[in-house]
Amino acid sequence: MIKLPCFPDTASAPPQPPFPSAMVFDGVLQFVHSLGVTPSAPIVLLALVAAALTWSFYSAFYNVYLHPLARFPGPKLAGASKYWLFYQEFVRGVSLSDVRDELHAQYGDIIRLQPNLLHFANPQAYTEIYNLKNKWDKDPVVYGAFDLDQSSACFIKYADAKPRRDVLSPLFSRSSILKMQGLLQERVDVLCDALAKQYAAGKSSNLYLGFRCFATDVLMLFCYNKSLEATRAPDFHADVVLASETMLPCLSLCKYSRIFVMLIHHFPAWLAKNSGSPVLAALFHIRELLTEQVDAILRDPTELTLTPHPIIYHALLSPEANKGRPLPSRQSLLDEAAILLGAGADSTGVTLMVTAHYVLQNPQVRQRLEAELREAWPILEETPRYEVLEKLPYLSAVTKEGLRMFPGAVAHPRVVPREGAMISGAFIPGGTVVGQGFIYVHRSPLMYERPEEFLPDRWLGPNAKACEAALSVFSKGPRSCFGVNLAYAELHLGLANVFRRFDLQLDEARPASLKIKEHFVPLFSGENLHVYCKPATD
Ligand code: HEM
Repeated sequence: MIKLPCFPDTASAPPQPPFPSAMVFDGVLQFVHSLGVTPSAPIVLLALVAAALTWSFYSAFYNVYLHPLARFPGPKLAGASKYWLFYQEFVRGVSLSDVRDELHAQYGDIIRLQPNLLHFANPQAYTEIYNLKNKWDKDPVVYGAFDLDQSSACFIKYADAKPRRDVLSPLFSRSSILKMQGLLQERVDVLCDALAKQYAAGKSSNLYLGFRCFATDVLMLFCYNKSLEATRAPDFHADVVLASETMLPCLSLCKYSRIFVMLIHHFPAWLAKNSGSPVLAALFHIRELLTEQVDAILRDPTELTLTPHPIIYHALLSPEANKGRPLPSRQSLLDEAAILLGAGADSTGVTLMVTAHYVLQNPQVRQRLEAELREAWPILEETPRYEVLEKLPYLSAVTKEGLRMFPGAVAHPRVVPREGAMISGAFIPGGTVVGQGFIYVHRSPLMYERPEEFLPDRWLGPNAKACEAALSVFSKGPRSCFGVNLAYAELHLGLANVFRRFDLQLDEARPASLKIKEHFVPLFSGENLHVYCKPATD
């Protein structure tokens, strides 16, 4: 039996009808033979086109009327072909997050976004999909877009991801972060120096780029002990950070066809370097940097004794940490290196910017935050340790509220197991790809009062526990984020330093927009957050 391509390979997809295009192809050729004509190239081509068209119509018809998900609401064209969503994203240029919102408003709680993909609006669905019990596969199509199949985030099966998570998690534990806080503080200092210099030059600072540069530098040093010095780039225009503006839409494109995966991920390095594009060159520079490091360590493992702190390869190549399992292959090390940078840099940078944006929009919040910081940190030169900052109630409340307001949010897709599952009150057949963006939890009035407002107090009042339980920004269950401690440390240190060491003033001439285009992390269109950062004097 041949599967239609809309079904994931790893799942137990619902039964499929026989694939008819081969029959059409044979039929056209037999007909030509019966006329006594020898098939020529144009006739073979015609047969191929006829077969492809028949297949497309047949598959669309099957998907709309006969598919086990045919009963779920949504535009007929979305149910017919995965390319309807491609059309929305790449031809109409609409953010996937807006497409989902519009369809939920029109069709209700459950929508069919692609022939085999459902999305849910009811926030209850989130814990029904993402919970500790559900060790569901990730969707091979979406995660395959990264072409990093042997990495923690892209292993499709939980059984493959678990050993990798076990090996890496200690590096990202709270105690490990506490030991590495000197590195984080040093990078915050570089960020603050850059902000002060830009102010001295009479310029406002682009905090969107600034925070992303900071988070990128932290990640590179923390995971690989490699420095890109993005934060020192003029006006934070670091090619490596700007590269994600180019790379993220390309990754989204890869969800739609393996051909894009081949073209984008196997783009020749020599062409990239000679393309004249600094952004492309930067991407290849990072790839080379990480590859050279892995090769050097594999050639001579004593290289690892030279780093000032443990990096990911200490754990990944440790026989004890791997508990007797075979050590990761070279390819797996390279995949892991790439995914950690992808997972940990922009997500943290975006959260810092979004939080700063909301604080600056809310004078009372800002006043309380600054007052708390001033009290806990009275002498500017004596920077408190993370252990002190993380205990500040209002700073922590602001941090969590900033995480809750994280925009967009990919509906990290999972494959329902063979036996099917109940989600949002409906039976979902095995093999269906399901997902829910955490924004449907965070912005639901069922979960948070006045959800559209930035209210740090909700984390301090009687409902704080419920708010905490509903916070899903790091996902839930066995594939939730294991970089969470590092993220929290960067958020606390970043916000505390910027709001304590500067007297911030929004650049009124450049009002920021939080309008996003959703990719794996949101890309902001419109004006970025620009702020005059006047150094505080006491
Ligand atoms: C505010 C910052 C962050 C946010 C909002 C965030 C969010 C998330 C979310 C929602 C997931 C689940 C993705 C999925 O289901 O496929 C995830 C997974 C992951 N995150 Fe984070 N993350 C952040 C920071 C970090 C950092 C600093 C790292 C460190 C490198 C990191 C590493 C990872 C990894 C490796 C996974 C994959 C886990 C797995 O699939 O088993 N993240 N993150």
